[in-house]
Amino acid sequence: MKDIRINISLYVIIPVIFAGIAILSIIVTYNTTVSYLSKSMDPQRPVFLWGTLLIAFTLVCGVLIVKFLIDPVKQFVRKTKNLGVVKSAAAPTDPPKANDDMGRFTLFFDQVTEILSKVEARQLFPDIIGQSKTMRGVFNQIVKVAPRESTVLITGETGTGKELIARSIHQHSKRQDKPFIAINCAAIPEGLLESELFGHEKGAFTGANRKKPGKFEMADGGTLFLDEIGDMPLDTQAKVLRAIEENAVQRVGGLHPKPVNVRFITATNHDLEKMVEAGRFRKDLFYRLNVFSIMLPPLRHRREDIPLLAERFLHQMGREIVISSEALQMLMANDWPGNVRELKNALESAAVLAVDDTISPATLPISVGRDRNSRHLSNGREGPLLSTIDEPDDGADLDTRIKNYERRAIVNALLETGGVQIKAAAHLGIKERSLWHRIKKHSINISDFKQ
Ligand SMILES: Nc1ncnc2c1ncn2[C@@H]1O[C@H](COP(=O)(O)OP(=O)(O)OP(=O)(O)O)[C@@H](O)[C@H]1O
Repeated sequence: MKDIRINISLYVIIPVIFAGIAILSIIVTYNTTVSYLSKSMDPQRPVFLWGTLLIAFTLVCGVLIVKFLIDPVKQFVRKTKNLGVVKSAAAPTDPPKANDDMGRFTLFFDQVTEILSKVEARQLFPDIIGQSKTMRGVFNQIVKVAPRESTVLITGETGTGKELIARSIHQHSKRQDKPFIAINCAAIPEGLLESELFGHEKGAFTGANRKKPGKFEMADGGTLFLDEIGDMPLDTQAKVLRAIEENAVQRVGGLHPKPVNVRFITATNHDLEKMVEAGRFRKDLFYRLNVFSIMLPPLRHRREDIPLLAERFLHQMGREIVISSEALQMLMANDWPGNVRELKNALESAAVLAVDDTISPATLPISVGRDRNSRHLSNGREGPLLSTIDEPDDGADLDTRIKNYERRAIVNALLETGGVQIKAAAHLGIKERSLWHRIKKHSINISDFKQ
């Protein structure tokens, strides 16, 4: 027999039950009063009795309904609390409190929603580490904008992961099977930028021995990522604007424009609005690019992501390396002007120095937490170990400091020479044999430096 189910909303059932009880009370009271009065009897007592009965009935109904509604919720909460993912979610040190069931459920549901959104972010964006609220906001923005064709402007300090985000937008877009072409506008000499972007014909300028397609053409059908757009010269900005508006590019020395179908993602660590005000960036291009903007927060504004990032970077090194809790605390306290890139570099060099495969405060670069004044020296692009190494190790005795100094100096020399021992020895002003002994003494793994 066919299973017939009637779906009636609780929004209807519950009000109907209580309205029914109210109507029943009126009918019973009315009938009792009329019947007793017609017999010239006092209706007070029977009406009171019926009323008490109906109140008890309403109470029972109310309790049953609440039980019917709350029991599954309680069951859900009990089962969910036993799930590993919920248990392992860090419990806040001072958890918010609620005095009643509904308040407690609401708090729990909020917690579950937060855990689910973290799990979703991990699945959707496996390459991007970040579970802070701000990073989850960024993930939401990516999910929204990726499938659309809108131009995206990503802003944020150096090393915050702008290129990573741009790639992720491409990977989640309809153009994912087409090329993603990136060009760093700041890294290319002014005279070459236009030919890099638009390509050139043979003989267009001295040295143009053969024709070459530009990045626009290479990105046809896919995504073109213009990194450091704020560093683009004004003349080139005008040409890029024309190319974007006409969906066509003309190679340097070419006669006819060539149609291209490109989605643009741009990034900058400059304040483009200020640059527009100062006349250093074209207003029309700014509005054309700033259709959807994503602001990447600096690492110091999302310190809770640091342990996860550290874990990922150490894992990527392919060695079993752990980090002591003191060292982790120092990482979390640092301001990271070079952001994630600087953190990554710091961990790479600390891993080289690690004793017994453990990163301790002594193996972290000087710039991390110990020498606030030298922070401005590090722009995050160079290895942090290449900064000053003559700082004392807080609290360590002289022998340990000398040992640490020696180890750092050797590691620096090996880093600078790509692990070529004869060159590193010359850098340090010692014999190659002496360097070899010291490398053994400090258990430095020379293969870590080979390029
Ligand atoms: N959230 C993140 N998760 C994992 N790795 C990250 C994250 N953010 C940045 N990185 C890593 O940090 C490095 C710098 O990232 P990226 O080049 O994307 O930064 P950027 O903001 O484009 O820097 P710049 O402005 O200097 O070009 C890369 O190695 C990248 O993989």
